[in-house]
Amino acid sequence: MRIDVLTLFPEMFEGVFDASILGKARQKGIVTLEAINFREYSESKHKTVDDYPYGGGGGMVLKPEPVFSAVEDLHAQSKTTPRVVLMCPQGETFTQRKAEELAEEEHLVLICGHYEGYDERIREHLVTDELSIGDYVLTGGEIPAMAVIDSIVRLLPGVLGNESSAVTDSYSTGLLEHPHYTRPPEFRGWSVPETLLSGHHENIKRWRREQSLLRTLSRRPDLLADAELTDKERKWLAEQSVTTNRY
Ligand SMILES: C[S@@+](CC[C@H](N)C(=O)[O-])C[C@H]1O[C@@H](n2cnc3c(N)ncnc32)[C@H](O)[C@@H]1O
Repeated sequence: MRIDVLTLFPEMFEGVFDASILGKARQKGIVTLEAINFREYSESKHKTVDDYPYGGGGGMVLKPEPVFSAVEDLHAQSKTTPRVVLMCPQGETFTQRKAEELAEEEHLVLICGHYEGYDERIREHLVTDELSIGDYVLTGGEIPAMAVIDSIVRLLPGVLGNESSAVTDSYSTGLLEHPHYTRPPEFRGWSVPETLLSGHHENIKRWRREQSLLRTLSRRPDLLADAELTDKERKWLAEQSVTTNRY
């Protein structure tokens, strides 16, 4: 897979692209990650990329020409037609389902806005998707792009050492994941649940499923409507009085 990010601040991606799981995925050749400064595509003498908004008001607006030229250049280099994703607080809210969908693509181009935003013609005529990472506004699309890239790359085959961990993660199953414990079995008087120490695989599996259902019921009951549950599980959930606190 190839992911190109169009940004005015490519240096922000240096550590992120080289560290941890993303760094390893690049080294293994599973993904090619490039941060491209679209200022290089400006044809003006001073490499200008923004201008005052028509109609007045504060803030600067990214001009269409450099962004269009950069995307068209990437189109020309690509063997496939890339999905062109605009990072945008007004876009579709990014979810695990969207990460799974985008992980199927061969080539993604992510555009990071900055300042007041971008010329509307970029949104109307250049992009295939608009993604928001939540209902809040950041100074630029770089941090949202990092979150989107990280969540996509970890889904690519061969990236996570333990393939099953992405499959059982929260949201992948439609539920929140069960709690985890490690050694020591007792810490400051707080014990690891007996079932996890029992070595009884069936009981552990059942305990984890129940915990996952209870967590989802107490923290994100909205997810249960679309989760794949058996009739027995739905009945069991209906019987539970939820005592778990929200965070
Ligand atoms: C300061 S914001 C512009 C906000 C814009 N004036 C508005 O009200 O919708 C600058 C850029 O940061 C990025 N950005 C900010 N918040 C975001 C979010 N929640 N999700 C995705 N991108 C975001 C976008 O690329 C946006 O163009």
